[in-house]
Amino acid sequence: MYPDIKPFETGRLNVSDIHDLYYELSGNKDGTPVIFLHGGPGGGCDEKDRSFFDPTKYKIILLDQRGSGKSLPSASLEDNTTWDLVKDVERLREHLGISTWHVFGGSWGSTLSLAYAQSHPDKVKTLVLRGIFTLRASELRFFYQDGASHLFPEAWDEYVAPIPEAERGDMMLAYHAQLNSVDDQTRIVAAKAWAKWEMATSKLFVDPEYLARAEGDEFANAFARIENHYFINNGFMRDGQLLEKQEIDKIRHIPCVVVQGRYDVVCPATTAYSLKKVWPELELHIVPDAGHSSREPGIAKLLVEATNKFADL
Ligand SMILES: CNCC(=O)c1nnc(C(C)(C)C)o1
Repeated sequence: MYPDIKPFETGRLNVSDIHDLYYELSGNKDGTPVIFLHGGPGGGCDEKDRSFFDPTKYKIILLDQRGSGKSLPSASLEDNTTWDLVKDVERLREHLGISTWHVFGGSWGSTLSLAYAQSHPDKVKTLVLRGIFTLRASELRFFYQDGASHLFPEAWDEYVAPIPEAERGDMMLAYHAQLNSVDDQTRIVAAKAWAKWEMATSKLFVDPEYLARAEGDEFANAFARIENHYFINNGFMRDGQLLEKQEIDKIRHIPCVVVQGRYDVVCPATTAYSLKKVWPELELHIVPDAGHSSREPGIAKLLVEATNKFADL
């Protein structure tokens, strides 16, 4: 990955009666523009997200989605849907005076990248996607109800701990009640347990630094509340919508690289493979020794190779 850099410009974009979004620009002021779409939803951008791009070639645009990161109000679920975020990405593009741009997203960021590209195919120059996530019921069930739990039993025990036994038959629904409780303590305990489940399972080798992110009140609250809100609502999409032939045919002409960890238990490889089957032109790399995180060495290397390849398109 490229060395750490700082933004040359930051800004805020008012996109609704309540939502005020933070964005930043870094790299080359006259470079080819790329929009980075973070995961979660609710995860917010990290300064190291700038390092996937050659700063001499790209104008790197990081956006904190509604309720995420530095965008305000933090953790707000009001007017917060996939299609609101798609509109926000377009608002930002127009605000910045950009005609077309590269789009980069991992996990939920890959979901939003696909939803945005299928809504505005003429605005997308290329797509670099990681850890494909399309919010199908099967994907959500595997990670939040019965699947990843078999591979990380210790972390699973911590994840179910806040939920009464009688409610464990529908973990997402049970967490929805606690994440939206009137009691602050109930909310933050649930948020940290939800976030820790994901941080504990995102890398092939559990990373204590990554785990520590789940202990941050503001991050955990936004990440857990917004993720759960989207998942309870199936991403505000038809099941499998992003993989439908009619939707994929809108974007098959766009150069696309997908990087997927073989041992990604958060967004298992089956979804990336399903995407490849409906979109044979895309370039799919399955990294044999990686989990979910974009920071896994094998994943980061291929992501940078992809952005280097696309920089001159
Ligand atoms: C099910 N959510 C997966 C996702 O989008 C995601 N996983 N980790 C992240 C952060 C890196 C933003 C914490 O996002």
